[in-house]
Amino acid sequence: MLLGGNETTKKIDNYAINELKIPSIVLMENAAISFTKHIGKNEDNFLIICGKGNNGGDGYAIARQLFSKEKKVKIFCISDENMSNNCSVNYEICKNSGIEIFYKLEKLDKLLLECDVVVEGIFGTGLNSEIKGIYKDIILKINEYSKNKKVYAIDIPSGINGDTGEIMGVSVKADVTISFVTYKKGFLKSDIKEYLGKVIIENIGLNKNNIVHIVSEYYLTSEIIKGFHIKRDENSHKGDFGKVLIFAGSSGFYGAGNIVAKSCVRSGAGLTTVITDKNNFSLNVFVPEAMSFPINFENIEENFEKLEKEILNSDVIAIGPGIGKSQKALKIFEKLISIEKNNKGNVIKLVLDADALNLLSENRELFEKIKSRSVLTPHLIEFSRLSGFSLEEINRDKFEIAKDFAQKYEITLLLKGKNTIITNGKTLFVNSTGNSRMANGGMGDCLTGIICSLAGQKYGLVESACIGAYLHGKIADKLVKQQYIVNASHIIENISECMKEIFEV
Ligand SMILES: NC(=O)C1=CN([C@@H]2O[C@H](COP(=O)(O)OP(=O)(O)OC[C@H]3O[C@@H](n4cnc5c(N)ncnc54)[C@H](OP(=O)(O)O)[C@@H]3O)[C@@H](O)[C@H]2O)[C@H](O)CC1
Ligand SMILES: [K+]
Repeated sequence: MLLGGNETTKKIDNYAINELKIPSIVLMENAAISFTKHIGKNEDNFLIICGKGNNGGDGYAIARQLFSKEKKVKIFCISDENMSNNCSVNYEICKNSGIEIFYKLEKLDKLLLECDVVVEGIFGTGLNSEIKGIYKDIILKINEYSKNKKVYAIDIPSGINGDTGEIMGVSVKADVTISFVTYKKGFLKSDIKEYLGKVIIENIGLNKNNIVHIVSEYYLTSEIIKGFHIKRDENSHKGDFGKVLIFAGSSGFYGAGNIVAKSCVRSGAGLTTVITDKNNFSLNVFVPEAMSFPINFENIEENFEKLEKEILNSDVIAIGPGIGKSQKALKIFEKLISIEKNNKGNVIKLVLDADALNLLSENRELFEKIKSRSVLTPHLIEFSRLSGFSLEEINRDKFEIAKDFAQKYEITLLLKGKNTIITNGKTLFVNSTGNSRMANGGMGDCLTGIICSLAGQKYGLVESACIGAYLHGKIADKLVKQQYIVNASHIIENISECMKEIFEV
């Protein structure tokens, strides 16, 4: 699903009108037809409330569409002065068609009381300042009377800023928001769900390929994820699904390594090997499918000759969870990223998380070694250390800072948080799955395991990160329907079933 703000919407509009030569009134008609498709068969007795811009124009066009289907329709016109051209055209048609139009605010209470469904087209992407006066009164009245009615918002609930999600003084609380072409960036704001209701994105008659050059940001949906799927060849063997080497866990933190390994195995990697202390026996018990590469931490260099062979035999290396920030951990990290290509001559992909990111922040010359082949998966604090931006700065301008960072260091960034972002500096995806019940230790390790596994199965870095984030959150969203808290172990046991669902069902 395309993701866009008010400016993107205007660009798409202009392109459709000026380059594709679609008259703007046709776009409005298409928007109205698409919108009306979602009106329930049994819904009747509509009040359409229209402003004077194109959002109001959509309202008049929707009124006509419903009227043509023999629905009972009344219109409340907020202003018949200074209407946009297309608003004026549709207003005139409504008038000429005999649809009842009301103008006086004193009438609004009765109209709201008597109708069963409200469709509001007061403001959309053109809202440009705080709402006051008569507009505020009307919006408050809609909310007051809407308790037993269904409220549809056209494009954006009037009062929500399409770019930021900020409530501009007051806003309509919709049951359903039917928005056009793009999922608005403002909808990502977490505390406006009660204003948006159910969100549906509709087409206005444009083929996605015609406008894709205008948009570089996407809201990750199941369709996008399905589009990334690489079918498993029936004649393949385990070597085709990736040899993944994992450096995770250390004394006191062996669980981290075990979780990464188990997630990796469950997500379908061909062969999984974990570099771990020679005294750690928990791996074999927790993940019998994984192999261990024992390391003598007393004398790091002693292991390097064998380790080099292991690196050359790998397709992907995941580094970070639970390794600590010791000099020994740094030395192994440096060794693991020192070889760019494996025995087959393929670039060895890297997935870097947790302490690998902290070590990277403190040893910035290592960025050179990881470029063009890495996914970095920081949470906000780790990203703040990596990028040098404060949390406030990141939160204010997350998309741009994330893109610039990915571009500068030539990496794929997966920035965790509410609305996890994945970007390679050019394209940006915002994850649509996940919930607060999964905010507990081990979750990040589990995500790392899924991503490195997918990278081993020949998915690109961006695709691995997108599928990983989506799958991880999707499993948690399903589990919270029957349980209160979701832990990494719960996710791990559901990976395979959910992969089948998102790829094959
Ligand atoms: N490509 C598409 O997605 C299409 C979208 N369509 C619809 O068009 C609207 C956007 O229409 P636009 O005319 O640009 O803007 P609005 O209708 O949202 O609002 C503009 C009018 O509102 C006035 N305004 C703005 N803020 C305030 C305020 N705080 N208080 C009072 N009035 C305000 C503004 O007046 P100005 O004097 O400030 O200019 C305008 O009169 C989009 O959301 C879709 O619904 C098309 O139908 C098809 C293509
Ligand atoms: K609206």
